[in-house]
This record gives sequence, C-alpha cells and structure tokens, in this order.
Amino acid sequence: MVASLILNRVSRTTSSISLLRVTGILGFNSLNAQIHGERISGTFCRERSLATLAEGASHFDEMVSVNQRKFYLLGGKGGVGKTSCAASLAVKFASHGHPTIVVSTDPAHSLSDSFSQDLSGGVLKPVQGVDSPLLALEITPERMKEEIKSQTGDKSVKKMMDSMGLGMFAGELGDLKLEDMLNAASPGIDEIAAISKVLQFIESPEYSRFTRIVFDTAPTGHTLRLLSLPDFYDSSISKITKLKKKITEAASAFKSVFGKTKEIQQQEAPNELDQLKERMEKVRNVFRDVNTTEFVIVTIPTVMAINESSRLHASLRKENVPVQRLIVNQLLPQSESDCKFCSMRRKEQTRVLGLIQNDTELSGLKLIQSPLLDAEIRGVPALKFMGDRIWR
Ligand SMILES: Nc1ncnc2c1ncn2[C@@H]1O[C@H](COP(=O)(O)OP(=O)(O)OP(=O)(O)O)[C@@H](O)[C@H]1O
Repeated sequence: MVASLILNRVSRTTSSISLLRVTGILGFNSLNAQIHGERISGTFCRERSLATLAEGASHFDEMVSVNQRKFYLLGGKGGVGKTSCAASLAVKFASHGHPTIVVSTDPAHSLSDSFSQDLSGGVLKPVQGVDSPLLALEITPERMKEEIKSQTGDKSVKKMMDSMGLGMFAGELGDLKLEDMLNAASPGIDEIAAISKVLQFIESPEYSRFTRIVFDTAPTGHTLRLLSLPDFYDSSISKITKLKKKITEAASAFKSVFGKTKEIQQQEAPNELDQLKERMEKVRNVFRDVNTTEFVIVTIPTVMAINESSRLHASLRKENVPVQRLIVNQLLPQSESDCKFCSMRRKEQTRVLGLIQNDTELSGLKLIQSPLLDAEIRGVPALKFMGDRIWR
C-alpha cells in the first residue's frame, strides 16, 4: 500500500521514465537498479531521458471492461520482452479486479525471474504482492507427462479396442500406446501440456472465476505449433475415427452373420477419441474467437524483429487467431541532450517505426509503444510500473 502510494506519487511528480528512481525510493532491487543506472548514465547518455514518446495507447479500458473470460497470448521473437509484458498485463488485470492466471508455455521459463518469486514446479502458485487473486503457472513437460499418464493410465490402443469389443482387429495396431502417439506427434510435449491446461481452465469449475488468462508464450515457432495443435489432433483423430468406423463396419458385417446386432449398436456410443476430438474443437474455437482470445505480438524496434513479427502475424491470420495489438518494446525515450549513440539508435528506431506503418501485415494493428526502462524489470512493483506505461 505504502509502496504503491509512493509509486503513484513518483509517477505523478516526474515526467521521467525512471524505474531507477522508483526502485531507489522503494528500496527493492536497489543494487540491480544501481548497476543498470550506472551503465546507462555512463555508456549511453548522461541526461535522464524524458517521456516524450509519441502516444501509443493500448486502449486498456477495452481490454478490462468485458466481464466474460478472455485469453491473452503474448508472443514474439526471443528476448523482446514477452514475459515482462505478459506479467505486467496479468498484474494490471488483477489490480483492476479480474481474478487472473498467468501461464508460461515457454520451456525456458522466466515468470519466476520476472515476478522475483518462486513460481516453479508446474503447479498454480499465488503471486504475492497483488491485491486481487493472481495465480502463476510455469508449465513443465515432465509434470504434465505424469498428469497425462495418470489420467489415461497405461492404456494401449489394443486395450482400448478390446474395451470396444474390437480386440480381434487390434492386432494390426500392435502395442501402439496412446502416450507414444502423443510423443510421436510433431508438436512437442510442451504444446500438448499447454493445450491440456487450457482444457482444464475451460472445463473445470475450479477455474471458472478466473476471468483473465494471460499466456507468456515461447518464441514464435513453438507458439505457432501450439496454436495449430488442436487442428493437428483433430485431423489425426479424424483419421483414427475413420479407421475405427471401417473396422466397426467390418465387425458389424461379421457379427450380424451371428445375429449379435444389439452389441454392435452399443459400439456407436461416443468413445474416448470422439470425446478428445470434441475437446480439441473446443480449444480450437476458443483460440479463434475474437470474444475469447487475443494474441498480442511483442517486438522491438529492429528490422529483424519487425520482419519476424510480420511473418508471425501472417501465420496467425492464416490460422484465424485474432490479433489487434502490437507492442514495440524497449523504445529509447527522447532525451534533452542526446549522446551520439542514443541519437543514432533513435534515428534507427524512427526508421523502423516507419517500416511498421508501411508493413501490410502490421500497419492495421494498434501500436503500443513501450519505453526502454533504465533497470531490469523484476518484482511486482516494477511490473506495475511497466504496466502503467504499456497498458493505458
Ligand atoms: N522495456 C524494457 N525496459 C528495460 N528492460 C526490459 C524491457 N523489456 C524487457 N526488459 C528486460 O529484457 C530482458 C528480457 O525480457 P523478457 O524475459 O521479458 O523477454 P522474453 O521475450 O520473454 O525473453 P525469452 O524469449 O527469453 O523468454 C529482461 O531482463 C527484462 O527485464
């Protein structure tokens, strides 16, 4: 409380985008901030920079106003600030009264580092220092593998077909295990684990009160696989279901000769694969619906990052995943007296912002400008500070 009052006063009484000054007053991460502060003032620019960035609001009021549950996925190239932006958004939602879950699907998790709290272990953990409920989860494949195993048991396809009364046809499928099918699938276990969690959030009453679910996603390639996974399984399951139908028809013809039609009708009941297919469709639909999902692309003002963001948006568009906002993070703020280095970087970033405006994929998105702060963003007060600059 005291901390946030001081933070508010600091934000109101200075136009400086200075996390250093805030961290100094609050006394958190002070050594870290000092190190970064010295580096910035020594190497980059002697003057404290001023917040004169062009307006680039996120229209946060739109994001917060809807009571219905919404998934926010933040993604982009490695190292651009996805975790910091996702964590700051989660804190902001929670501070505005939305019970929120923040999930990392990146195998190289950094939520714990970002919040400066231990959020590891693959289970939902409460984030300390936020008023409303905010839970965080770093998905760990190993833990998810165990969960999947405990849910499915050690069922082989043969056993499943036995239970459907089709054991005699299962020979061809041999000892193929459901788990092997999961492991053999082209998307990795990380993506499967993430989808399985999404399903839990959607289906389990335990999570129904959480109205905002923010994903800190893995760098681009992983994330695209994650989003295409429901389709991948949908088509795989369709193939298996077709095969099963053929086998059932063959069994039906075979059994009808012996007058066992009643038993065959029972086999028409929905089975595990049909249920899995339905659940995959559910996830697929949630990720494609503008009312339930928004993918926010995070980038930095370099040509390489912008090009990758443009490709990412093209892929998301193809997948029909809703995208409305683009965060350009780590923008060097204006300064009263530029050193040569800063002035060159600033020219370069102005050129890159121009590229965004002329990029057919990116120009239609709401551009959010996020300043380069003068310290590493770690801990809830720092995330609040960053969030107040991005999500406004
Ligand atoms: N606007 C900013 N100002 C200052 N530092 C920043 C800013 N955004 C991010 N950082 C710092 O950059 C580093 C990388 O940020 P972050 O972990 O959020 O990126 P990421 O895209 O999630 O990385 P990865 O792809 O490795 O998961 C962190 O040390 C973070 O504190």
